[in-house]
Amino acid sequence: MANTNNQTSTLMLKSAGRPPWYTPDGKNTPAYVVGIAGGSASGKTSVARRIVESLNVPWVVILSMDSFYRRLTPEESKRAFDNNHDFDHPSSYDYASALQALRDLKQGRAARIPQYDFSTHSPSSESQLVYGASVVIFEGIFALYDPAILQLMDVKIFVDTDSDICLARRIKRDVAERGRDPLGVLQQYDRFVKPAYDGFVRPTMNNADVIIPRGLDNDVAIDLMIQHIKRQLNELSATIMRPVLVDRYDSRPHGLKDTLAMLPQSTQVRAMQTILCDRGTPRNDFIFYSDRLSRLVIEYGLGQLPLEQKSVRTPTGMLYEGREMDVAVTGVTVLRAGGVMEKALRSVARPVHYGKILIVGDPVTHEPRLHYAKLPPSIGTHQVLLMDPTIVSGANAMMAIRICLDHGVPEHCIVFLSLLATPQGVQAIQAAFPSVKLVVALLDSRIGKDDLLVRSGYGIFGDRYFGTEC
Ligand SMILES: Nc1ncnc2c1ncn2[C@@H]1O[C@H](COP(=O)(O)OP(=O)(O)O)[C@@H](O)[C@H]1O
Ligand SMILES: Nc1ccn([C@@H]2O[C@H](COP(=O)(O)O)[C@@H](O)[C@H]2O)c(=O)n1
Repeated sequence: MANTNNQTSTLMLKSAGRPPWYTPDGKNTPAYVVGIAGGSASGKTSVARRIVESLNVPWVVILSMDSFYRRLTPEESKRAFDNNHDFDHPSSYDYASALQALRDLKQGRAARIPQYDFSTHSPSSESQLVYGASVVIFEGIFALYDPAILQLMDVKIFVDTDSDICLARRIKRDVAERGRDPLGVLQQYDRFVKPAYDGFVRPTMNNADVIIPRGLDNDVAIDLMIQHIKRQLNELSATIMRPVLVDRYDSRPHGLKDTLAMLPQSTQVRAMQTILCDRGTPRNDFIFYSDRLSRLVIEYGLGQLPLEQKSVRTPTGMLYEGREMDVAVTGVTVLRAGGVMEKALRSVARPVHYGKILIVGDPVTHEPRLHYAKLPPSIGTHQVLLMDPTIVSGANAMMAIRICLDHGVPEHCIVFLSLLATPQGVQAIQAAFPSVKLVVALLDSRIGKDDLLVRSGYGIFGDRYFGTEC
């Protein structure tokens, strides 16, 4: 998780990608939304950061209301540079954009968040794509003001700090971080900040569930809040994540829907699978047959893509009524093992665009964490081949699919290609994403309860292929 902001722009913590918390019937569970309001420099951001640190989970987003300041007219902008613009009136914010961003994040979708530059009093030219999170903290002086935004919140906090302390902190912070001079801060405070706090901000305390007097200094209140949020997250994890990983062990292949296409089980395919499943297979052979099987799966996957009619003139002068693939295709590999299949895609298809997603499972909980995603900007108009050699619980695959959807790819334009899958994982994916097509070479339902490896499978595919076995 990285704080990507410079001193004068708005704070944003990036989510490491939301774990695919889908119910067994495929419904997405909403993120837990915390609202934190309070006066300027009362400690809202500091309390939000303390909560994030204590939760110690990677999928928390802090969304600052500063990102949603309205763009000023040239006249307003001139006044702002003379400390004569009222940034503390409720009308200073674009609540509709804030609401949309919060709605998207609450539903587990990504949101594009504008960045605000305090030194120019305007949104900067950059914006940030923030992936869905399990906890979203929305903080700002008017965080508890807009009725529609309040409706999205699971818990509402008001930080109540003495106004003299707030003023002293604000002078220090605005000079050090926001490019202001002390006299200007005082003028703005007397003219706008204090009256707006009394008239508009303080009354929103009535909308709060919890009031934290003294902000960050109030360890007891903050700890109680953190315990409360942790309990909510644990309940989610216990009731939703576990059934996908554990309780579906006895699922049967006949429960699978026809968005799954099995690679035809020819004798050659069976022979290749036998070599890959054999623990005694030397690495060179493992690489050779993985590459060969990958090419077959890719060819079969390409066969799922739409084709247009095309007539060509043959060398003998006859008309041949054929087909052509008239769509852009992006191959997205789920690293590291998916790289094996990219090699196969490069060898059978062109021209193709490429993207990469790095997801690493937590060693204890096996929950996936997104570390990196690099996809072509135009991917939303492409057919996408998502590639990962193994699907076990389906959690990594669901996160990878979610990222593609977040980048604008329609669900029906995604084909997920895999060499080995469990019916449990396939079912979980099908329940959450009914229009995603899957192409798989081998199905096996026996999963090791501790290591989450498919029993008759290939072992840790990447380790065997890249020679990184211990
Ligand atoms: N309890 C505290 N003790 C000392 N300094 C604090 C405390 N809480 C916040 N600050 C400092 O005060 C300034 C404003 O705090 P911040 O959390 O950014 O407030 P807000 O988000 O409400 O504007 C920051 O420089 C922060 O480091
Ligand atoms: N261009 C701007 C925009 C806003 N402000 C002040 O920021 C305060 C809100 O931010 P906090 O982190 O303190 O909650 C608000 O009181 C505005 O006066 C500004 O000075 N310049």
